Amino acid sequence: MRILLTGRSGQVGYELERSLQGLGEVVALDRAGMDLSNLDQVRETILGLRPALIVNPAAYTAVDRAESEPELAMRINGEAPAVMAEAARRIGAAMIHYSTDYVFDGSKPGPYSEDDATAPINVYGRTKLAGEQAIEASGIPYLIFRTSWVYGARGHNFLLTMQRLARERDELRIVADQTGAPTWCRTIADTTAHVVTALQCAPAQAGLNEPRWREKTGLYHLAAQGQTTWHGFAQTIVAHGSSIRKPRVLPITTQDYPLPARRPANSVLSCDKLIREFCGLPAWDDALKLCLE
Ligand SMILES: NC(=O)C1=CN([C@@H]2O[C@H](COP(=O)(O)OP(=O)(O)OC[C@H]3O[C@@H](n4cnc5c(N)ncnc54)[C@H](OP(=O)(O)O)[C@@H]3O)[C@@H](O)[C@H]2O)C=CC1
Ligand SMILES: Cc1cn([C@H]2C[C@H](O)[C@@H](COP(=O)(O)OP(=O)(O)O[C@H]3O[C@@H](C)C(=O)[C@@H](O)[C@H]3O)O2)c(=O)[nH]c1=O
Ligand SMILES: [Mg+2]
Repeated sequence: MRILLTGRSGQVGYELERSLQGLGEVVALDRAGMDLSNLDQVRETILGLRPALIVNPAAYTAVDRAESEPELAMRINGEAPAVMAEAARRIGAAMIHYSTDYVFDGSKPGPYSEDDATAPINVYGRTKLAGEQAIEASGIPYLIFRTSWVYGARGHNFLLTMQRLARERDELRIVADQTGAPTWCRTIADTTAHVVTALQCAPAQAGLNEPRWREKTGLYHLAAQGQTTWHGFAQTIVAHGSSIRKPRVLPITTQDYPLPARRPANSVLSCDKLIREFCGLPAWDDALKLCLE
């Protein structure tokens, strides 16, 4: 089966291009191959390639910049997934899409499950929620994986930012009142491949195993297990660093670190549904150790 992968230069897309090998003929595109802000190009590319499965990790992920570019963020995160789902419906394709813990307002005291009410508190979260809702409304077979705090060895992420700041500064000041689960982009890609295998290989199919996809269609939380704060995440990164001079990592409050976009205080995702239906997930600090090694 042909798999169309978007965002091949992003954190998750880069890993997916590798993890999906062998599950089908992977056609991996970057922004130059398909620009998600050009909705006609998105539609025509999909109708031309006729994939059995569209995997879409491409997104507008600059949380603070989105506050001043809400229309562009909505086109890429809300409207492009809607166009993808509509094109998928016309050619009988399924879709795997990624979303975020930032669809929640963060006021819940415990982990969020898939049926908890969404209430985004920033532009990025609102645009990602619009993408989810468009796919859900389209009637195609789909999987939406909501994940959180994605990091990896390349790209733009909190891990690489902390490693850079640790080399430059004697002291890091990091918010300690936002709780979540840092998730390695490789965990997301490998889990996606496990799920595709589980859906396709019972029995093995040349095309999309549509009845199985329809049976499992829906929203799944997919994040590393356990929880920490950005401060706890930073402390662990610095503690594993090889440098002799380690900066102090001071806990601060959200108020001490003003940014254009608000962030949820709690964005821990309960992944029980995915674990029950498909496979286990690693603890956040075990995955981080492997990534750092
Ligand atoms: N990063 C995180 O912390 C989290 C991410 N997510 C979600 O997970 C998914 C994967 O995120 P992640 O891999 O971290 O994101 P990255 O920011 O690492 O990558 C985003 C990708 O999208 C591409 N892209 C952006 N705009 C366009 C466009 N107009 N046309 C085509 N491609 C475009 C980028 O291309 P280019 O390299 O050219 O810019 C890049 O390849 C996204 O849906 C995101 O919302 C969910 C929770 C946390
Ligand atoms: C650099 C830095 C950040 N911070 C804080 C700001 C913020 O509250 C927190 C994380 O900052 P970032 O800008 O890396 O995080 P942010 O861009 O909010 O990360 C989010 O990205 C999107 C795409 C998602 O979907 C989310 O799951 C989440 O990963 O750390 C400090 O306290 N001190 C610092 O020196
Ligand atoms: Mg950021």
